[in-house]
Amino acid sequence: MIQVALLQTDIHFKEPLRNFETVGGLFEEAMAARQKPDVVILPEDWSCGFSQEMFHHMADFIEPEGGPSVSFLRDLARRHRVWVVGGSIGTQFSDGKMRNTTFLIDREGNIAGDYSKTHLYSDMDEDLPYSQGDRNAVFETEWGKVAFMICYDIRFCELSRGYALEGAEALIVTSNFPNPRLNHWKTLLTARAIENQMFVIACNRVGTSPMGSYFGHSLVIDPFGEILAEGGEKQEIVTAQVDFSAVKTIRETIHMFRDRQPHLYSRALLTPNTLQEERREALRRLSER
Ligand SMILES: NC(=O)CCC(=O)C(=O)O
Repeated sequence: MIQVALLQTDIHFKEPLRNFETVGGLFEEAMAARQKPDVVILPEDWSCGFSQEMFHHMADFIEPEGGPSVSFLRDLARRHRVWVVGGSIGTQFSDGKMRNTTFLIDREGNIAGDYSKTHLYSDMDEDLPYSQGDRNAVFETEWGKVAFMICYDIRFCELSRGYALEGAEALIVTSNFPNPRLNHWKTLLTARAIENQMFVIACNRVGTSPMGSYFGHSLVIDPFGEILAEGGEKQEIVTAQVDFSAVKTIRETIHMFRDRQPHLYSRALLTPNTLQEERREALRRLSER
């Protein structure tokens, strides 16, 4: 059984120092609770916000590997001896590529893994500066096997099914999911939990950015699809106890993984996405102008 704390923060666009202060304050509050968390989770782009403007001016937002945001979180993890899922941080890696990346930090402050957003939100031009992540790993922790999604990723059930087949017991989601799509948020996350028989632990932000406003409603959903905790629409810490043995219980009750028929599923799932090829071609032509 572990205790999770989701910091549902109000992110101030382009104001990292102010956001560090908010996260630092909420972190102390979470750690002072009677039930100390084992893992603290932050929203997507917790240190600077998410908007189209950002994707056209990345120099103002991007951090190098080991930059100030991840160093700040590693220090908090080490000081409080707690795991941290570092929301996401726009990071330029040593291969020169920029990615929207979540860092998993252990109790000693070491980076135990990272996940870069697979599905970039092209309707907001997120795919202009960023490269998609291509290492969709499941990570073994002292509390269970976990995998990650970032915001828009939750619309793509194939990714979470792959994680479940690789043994993930919990899907941790970090988000800037905006109004008016609360219905999508709750429905998609609940579906991901039920269809994969795993926990979904999803941290969303509140407040506003140039892109719009955010409804919060961070969620902890068990593998039966029951909501264990849900945030409101204000800045707050959402907590829940997560008992990973529930995954075994549901998987031994309804044998979905035994009954799958992958050879009968559409071959279209594996054929290349031609719409994406078209988008890449259009962007290439634009860059040549
Ligand atoms: N930050 C995001 O990926 C936004 C995604 C979104 O608005 C949606 O899926 O709806």
